Amino acid sequence: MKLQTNAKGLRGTIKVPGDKSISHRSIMFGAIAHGKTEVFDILRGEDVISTMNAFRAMGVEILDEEGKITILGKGFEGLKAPKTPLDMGNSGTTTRLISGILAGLPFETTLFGDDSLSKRPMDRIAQPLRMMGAEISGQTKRDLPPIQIKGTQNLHEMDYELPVASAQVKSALIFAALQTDKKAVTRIIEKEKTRDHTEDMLVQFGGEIAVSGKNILVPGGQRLTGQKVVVPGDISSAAFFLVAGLIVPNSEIELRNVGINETRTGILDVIEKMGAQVIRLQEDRINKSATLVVRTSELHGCEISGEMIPRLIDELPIIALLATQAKGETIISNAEELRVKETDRIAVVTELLSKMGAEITPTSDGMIIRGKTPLHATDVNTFGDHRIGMMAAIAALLVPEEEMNLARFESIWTSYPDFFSDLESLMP
Ligand SMILES: O=C(O)C1=C[C@@H](OP(=O)(O)O)[C@@H](O)[C@H](O)C1
Ligand SMILES: C=C(OP(=O)(O)O)C(=O)O
Repeated sequence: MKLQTNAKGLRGTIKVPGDKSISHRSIMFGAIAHGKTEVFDILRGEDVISTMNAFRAMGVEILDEEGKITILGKGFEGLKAPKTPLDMGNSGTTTRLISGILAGLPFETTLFGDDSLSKRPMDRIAQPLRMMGAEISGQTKRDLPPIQIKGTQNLHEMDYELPVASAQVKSALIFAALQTDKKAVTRIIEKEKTRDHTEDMLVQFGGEIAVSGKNILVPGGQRLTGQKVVVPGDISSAAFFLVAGLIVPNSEIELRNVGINETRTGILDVIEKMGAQVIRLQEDRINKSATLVVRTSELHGCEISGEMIPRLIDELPIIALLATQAKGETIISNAEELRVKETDRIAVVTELLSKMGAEITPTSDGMIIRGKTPLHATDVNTFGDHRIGMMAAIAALLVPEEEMNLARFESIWTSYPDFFSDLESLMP
């Protein structure tokens, strides 16, 4: 596809699509709860559709109307063995979270996905779920998909310290812990604090969980009740337009309905550290959302590491582009998790931005970027990774040439089906 280049100023307002993490979880909680769950503003991206289809294949009734989906949950016990293997598509979140649910169900299921998913390690969930009593087998030592999960109704509690900072692993273990015995309590200790949408939603569905810093206690034998969920916009999708607004000359962009849960707002902290401002309007504390406004700004490099990383992990490709337009050095470290996302995002970001003229050096756990550098057009590829594709489309806005093409652009539909029409709406 031909990308828009040489942008002269982006102006306007975008309503950001629903948060992907919250959308997945709303379907899962709706399916394991009893009664009706109504979800408003859910993301209709391919990853979330993979989650919906998986639960439909397990006998859950999910009605899809304009603006709302309704899930008729019958509890964990209402989930039936699917007749065929479940297709997880490109979605790591679907695969890992559903595994925690399947671990406690009395049947065997196979999970498989696309080429990218088939390279993503599932040992991080397989090992602790085996410790709780499930039988799981995957490919190679890293339990790559396809994986087989044979659940048990005798899951037992455990104390588990996460070896990686991962909300997906934490969430899988919370779903498994809910299915242990009534008197059991599972203790999960996080390596770093990660997104806490599962914990929030568990409480919303009438469940019990005790969180104290990185320590989490989950009692077993819980019964959840269907709820009404309003999904805020995805800050990880908003990130592309936050960056566009900061680096394209003469821009001012307003992003409505952006989720600002503290565990997700690392990118806002980075923008401030780089010397620019994100204005927050109409903050809604219950729904944890706000309208964000950015304008073209002078930026300087900064350091991004430690506890901040899980709070912006999916934004690092677009933050790397931002850093190419900031004066001085930006050092990203402790982000080795980028190597096991939809692509090896350290390798792919470095390759793509270097080809466009950026000064960027990969390290084992991050990148060092020196700015500010002009970028030039070159044909690029998403490598099947939505976030790489959207980053490339924003980078193209800065190049002076007329022609720049993006191959495999369809991968963007996994998290942001309206990305190009939203971008178009900001053009003069
Ligand atoms: O729990 C979630 O919804 C997610 C957690 C993160 O993955 P990890 O748990 O692997 O860090 C993130 O990268 C992913 O896009 C969504
Ligand atoms: C890593 C991501 O998603 P997942 O792990 O669900 O594939 C992402 O959306 O950037």
